[in-house]
Amino acid sequence: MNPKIGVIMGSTSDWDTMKAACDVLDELEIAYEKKVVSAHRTPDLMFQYAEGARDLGLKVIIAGAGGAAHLPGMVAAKTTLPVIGVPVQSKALQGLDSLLSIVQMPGGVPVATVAIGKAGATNAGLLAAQMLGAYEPDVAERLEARREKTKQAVLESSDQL
Ligand SMILES: Nc1c(C(=O)O)ncn1[C@@H]1O[C@H](COP(=O)(O)O)[C@@H](O)[C@H]1O
Repeated sequence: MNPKIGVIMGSTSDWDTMKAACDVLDELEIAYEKKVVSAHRTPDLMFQYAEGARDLGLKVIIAGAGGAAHLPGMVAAKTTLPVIGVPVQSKALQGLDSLLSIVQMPGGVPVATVAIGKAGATNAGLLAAQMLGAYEPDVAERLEARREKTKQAVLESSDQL
């Protein structure tokens, strides 16, 4: 199956976080590809990736980075595909640096920014799936089923309180 979602990250050290996005895509049976691409360390590859993403058949890009997290914004600058930014928790500033670097985009070049860390990465996977689900009914159905499971788990936990 051709990948529909591109999951990219600035370093392999981001994988522990970004795996949460991939886990959701696996669960929802959505084809994706994952790669390390860095605006700072591999700028030419980053341009090439962003410019070629649509022709590859990708519909959404999830980009995670930590610290001076320029990757999501720079990718968004080079494609009109939706880009979801995941702020990876940094050691020095606990991810506040990553969050602000990703969320404070100038007008005209949006990045849909999720929360810091693994919970944010999980939501990034879900948001990407919901974007696909807007026009792919089978994906929408799997998302509905997941929501139902979450609801049941909350109701059960309440009963056990
Ligand atoms: N923020 C960026 C970018 C980028 O934005 O292009 N490239 C790498 N990095 C980040 O540097 C951190 C430390 O990376 P290393 O662990 O490889 O030193 C990672 O969180 C990565 O996302």
